[in-house]
Amino acid sequence: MKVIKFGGSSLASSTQLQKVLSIVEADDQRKYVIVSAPGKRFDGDTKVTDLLIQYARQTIHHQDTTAVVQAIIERYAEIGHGFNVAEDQLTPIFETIRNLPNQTYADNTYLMATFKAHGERLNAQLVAAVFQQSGLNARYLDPKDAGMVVTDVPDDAQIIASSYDQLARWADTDQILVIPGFFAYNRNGQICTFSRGGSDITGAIVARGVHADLYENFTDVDAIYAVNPSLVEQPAAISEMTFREMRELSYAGFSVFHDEALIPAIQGDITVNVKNTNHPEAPGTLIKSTREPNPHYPVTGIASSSSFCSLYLRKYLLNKEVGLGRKILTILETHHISYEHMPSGIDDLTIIFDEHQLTPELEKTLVAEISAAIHPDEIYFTHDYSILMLVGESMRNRVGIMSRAATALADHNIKLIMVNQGASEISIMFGIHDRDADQAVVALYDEFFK
Ligand SMILES: Nc1ncnc2c1ncn2[C@@H]1O[C@H](COP(=O)(O)OP(=O)(O)O)[C@@H](O)[C@H]1O
Ligand SMILES: N[C@@H](CC(=O)OP(=O)(O)O)C(=O)O
Repeated sequence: MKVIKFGGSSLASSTQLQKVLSIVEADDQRKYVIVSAPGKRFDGDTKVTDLLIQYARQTIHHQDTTAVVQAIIERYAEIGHGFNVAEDQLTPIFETIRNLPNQTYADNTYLMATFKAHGERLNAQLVAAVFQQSGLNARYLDPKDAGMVVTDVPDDAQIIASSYDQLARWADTDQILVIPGFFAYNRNGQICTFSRGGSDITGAIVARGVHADLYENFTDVDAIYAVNPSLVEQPAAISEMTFREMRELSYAGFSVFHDEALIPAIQGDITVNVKNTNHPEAPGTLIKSTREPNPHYPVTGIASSSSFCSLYLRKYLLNKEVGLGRKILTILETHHISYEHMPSGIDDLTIIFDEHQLTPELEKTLVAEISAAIHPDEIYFTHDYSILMLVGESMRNRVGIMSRAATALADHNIKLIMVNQGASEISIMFGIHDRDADQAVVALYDEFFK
């Protein structure tokens, strides 16, 4: 049995949904179909999830929502009318959209989560209706009925492990189950979403739960490429990569597959096949536990992400001060802040954060509290911070990779703020300025792939 997930680009219009239908019809092993909300139809278009976020904000601020409601309804109407779905099946979808503000929410974070989740929820209902009327034995399955329970974090939930036993009850289904991605319910029955792009996570959770033979993840590219294809024309396609390689690359910007989606796949040892809805005959990329080393290419992929910021701290004899790390980490914990990395020198320490967690006020508070606790000689936040990753299982046994990478970056006058090698055997991490990020990826690509 296969779990098959279609991203927003694959479900953006009735034309795209026709391709999805053909893909599901082509293989009777494709029993669990995870769907995203309708995505962008063209460059500059707006995803339904982003329209719903706008709708939620306008609702919270008591603004006029007529235009955004109309825009959301039109997206579902185009898909429904494209398949001649009966009006009595479309009307409840439109009514649900209109009535979202009339439900009761514990607070605005749950309101936002519920609005966002309806992109997927209503699309899965519509896709199930289209499948049924096309003659498939299909039905909608809500995450609640599937048994998916998540932690109580409205916009960044994590699956609770007992969900896997509940999901196992759906193994060996005769029907095609159309399941919305991106959200599930907390223990109180409230909707919580995964982080953005989180339908990939739902697919991986379902695949692990039902012990799928394969998790097919359909998107709009023929393969995962060695670098983001918007930076290099026709980059090398990766035919096979390991879970660890993909996890490190998606963490650092390979948005094609969510980094958190790798965890259920690793735990269930489910091979992931990233494929193209517009070109389903292309083999795509396999992500699995092991792969054959490629002696010609020690590097598998290169990625960069600018969603980081850093807190720099200097204090003489920092290395001798007992309890300093604990004091800083306690302050972060008090404010529910996690950190990504913490490279240190003799008298210096840099703490790298996901910058989405911070606000200007929170930064001021952290600087004030850390200053009061450890009296640094210097302390400041920097937002001009990107992480650049060079990833490859075959780097493990090779000498000279670091020197080639550093030389390639130096040749392009790219300043290294931080280097982290050794923590992971299969990657080298560089801290660089945001403005250098794209050029750095291209420089490393030219060095290792041309
Ligand atoms: N290394 C990469 N290989 C392939 N695609 C990448 C890579 N890095 C970023 N992408 C981007 O990821 C996009 C697909 O992911 P996403 O937009 O989330 O699709 P979907 O809507 O199908 O979920 C591609 O169109 C491409 O622009
Ligand atoms: N629709 C959600 C979840 C998702 O996974 O979407 P997509 O498959 O289009 O990346 C989002 O935009 O975040």
